[in-house]
Amino acid sequence: MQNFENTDECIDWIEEAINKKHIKHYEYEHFNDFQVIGSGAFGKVFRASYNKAENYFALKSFFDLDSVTIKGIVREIMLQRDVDYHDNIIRFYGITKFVSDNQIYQSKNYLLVMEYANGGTLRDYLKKNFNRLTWDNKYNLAYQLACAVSCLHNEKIVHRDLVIFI
Ligand SMILES: Nc1ncnc2c1ncn2[C@@H]1O[C@H](COP(=O)(O)OP(=O)(O)OP(=O)(O)O)[C@@H](O)[C@H]1O
Repeated sequence: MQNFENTDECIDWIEEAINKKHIKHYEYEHFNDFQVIGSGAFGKVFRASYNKAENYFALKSFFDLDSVTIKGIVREIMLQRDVDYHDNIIRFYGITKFVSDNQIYQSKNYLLVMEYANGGTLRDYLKKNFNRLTWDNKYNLAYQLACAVSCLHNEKIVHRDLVIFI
């Protein structure tokens, strides 16, 4: 995987990918109906719709565009693109960006536009439904999980922090 020395190189990489249309850019202003659905180490995750369409996207935001975060964003985009063909892995659709004005300076930030998993986490699903599941259902869930991990390993990716949505 490409290694970047500094923040500007990462931003240039993202901007070039957008300009050359290697990554789809979504207009931030066209998203509406925002709702927070989760929070990770790097930022909040929102559910939102685009251009008033009925389906939702998950928007992964970042608290701060510091050098660690921006490298993390580029890394995540590269990894997502490598595995974007697999049915058991959340789709990466593109990126959106916004510029916030706080009178003293302008700051830019990016959000990843992802498939929205409307079933919640596997952990929550199992909590609610475990007693109703047949062995076939359980086997199916385990099989899909193993297929997703196997896809990562085929692409030489080690997840290290598995969180599963269904
Ligand atoms: N595509 C998605 N669809 C639905 N909910 C999501 C999606 N992505 C993330 N979430 C929700 O947002 C939470 C945070 O996700 P995120 O990917 O930022 O962090 P994480 O991988 O769970 O944690 P960390 O950033 O600490 O590694 C998840 O636990 C989940 O509840």
